[in-house]
Amino acid sequence: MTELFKKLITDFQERDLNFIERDYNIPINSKKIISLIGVRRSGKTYILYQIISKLRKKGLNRNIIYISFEDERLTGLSYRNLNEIIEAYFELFPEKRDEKIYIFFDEIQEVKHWEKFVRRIYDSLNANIFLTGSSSKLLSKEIATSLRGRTITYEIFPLSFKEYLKFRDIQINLYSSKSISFIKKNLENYLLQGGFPEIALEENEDVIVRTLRDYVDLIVYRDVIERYGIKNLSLLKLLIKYIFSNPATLISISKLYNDFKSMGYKLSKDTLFEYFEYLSDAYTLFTTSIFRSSVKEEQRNPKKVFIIDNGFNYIYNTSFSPDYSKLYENSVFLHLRRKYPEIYYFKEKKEVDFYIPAERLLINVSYDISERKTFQREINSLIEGMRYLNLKKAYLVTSDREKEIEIDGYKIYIKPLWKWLLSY
Ligand SMILES: Nc1ncnc2c1ncn2[C@@H]1O[C@H](COP(=O)(O)OP(=O)(O)OP(=O)(O)O)[C@@H](O)[C@H]1O
Repeated sequence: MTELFKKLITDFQERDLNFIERDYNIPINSKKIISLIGVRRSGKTYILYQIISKLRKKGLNRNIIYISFEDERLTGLSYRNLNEIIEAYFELFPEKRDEKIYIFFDEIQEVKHWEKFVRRIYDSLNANIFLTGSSSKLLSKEIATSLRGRTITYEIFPLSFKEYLKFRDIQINLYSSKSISFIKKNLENYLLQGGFPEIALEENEDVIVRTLRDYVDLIVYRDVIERYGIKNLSLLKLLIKYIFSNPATLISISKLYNDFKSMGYKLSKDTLFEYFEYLSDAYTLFTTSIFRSSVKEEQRNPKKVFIIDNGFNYIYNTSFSPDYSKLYENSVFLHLRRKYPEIYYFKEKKEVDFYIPAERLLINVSYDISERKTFQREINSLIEGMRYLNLKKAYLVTSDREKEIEIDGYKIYIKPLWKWLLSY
């Protein structure tokens, strides 16, 4: 094994790394272990490349160990073999024993009990350690036990709209009509096809659809079926289809259970709940609860489900025209979720789409407010929310209107989605 590790370490040090810089500012010299987690293909490995190239610029290329545990030459590796990585490195570079080294373990979750090894090297070597993985639970559970207090976790999402424009070489100049028209045109693609990096870089419609389908298969087989030994594949597929074709929708597991049962599926409520959790663990979906002071009440109410990327709706949506209001809402959710782990919806009499207690931020999203009735409904629910939550301002994100209005001392900022995504 040591010989193979020597080859892997050397080959990587000699490799050119080409990437487009993302908007993640990950410290390269933190005292803590840095873990990057997120859905498959969201760009975790490339963010490692971004960090590595910063180190290379500082002349530290030889201090780097990068191992991807998805490499098929490493299948079946036990954590006992992991020590050989370090041995291999110091055999190659004995002069580095007294220097700081930088260790990158990509898709570490492939190795059982990896955390014991990582803990050992963290405690014994002068090393900065970076890990990636595509399961929130597998990584965080181990981190919470063996590596408690020793790590910082960054969640990696597919591209933000700003990053998406960068990937597509679109200049952002809010004074230029030409730039704005490109931005709006690209928003349409972003809303429909989503923000996976490879999708942003691809123009061919057929390739985009095939790639997104491959992603879903990859997640379903590697991160759900294999990981959890799923038996009822047809139920899992039905659930995925349901969730991906209905983003930003209130879902009650009991209702779903009854619906699926009446379609002739054999299932238990517990199984359905478990599958839902597995999909959430693989970062394919998120939920928001109603904002309440008691957790019990939060749980009594249905949850609103959002999906990791609009592209997954693109391949599951069978209706003739896209449901822009759902796609708008899902994009706003993802944008907020990048910044805030805790997001709720608000409801007294009327519903408000998002409330973020940490920022006291209240937001409604409505694709089309051209009809007076719709506009009034959105405004009224925001005002009810502001009254209840004791706020003075709120936001309404829509397709093309921009305005500030004030009613009874309550301020509402109306913003077009493209601008909100870029400015907020
Ligand atoms: N910053 C970037 N610049 C250019 N291309 C990128 C970038 N990030 C991602 N990509 C493209 O997206 C693909 C997936 O990215 P990457 O392998 O980093 O994802 P990942 O999250 O590590 O995936 P997995 O969990 O499946 O290993 C890359 O092969 C590359 O084509």
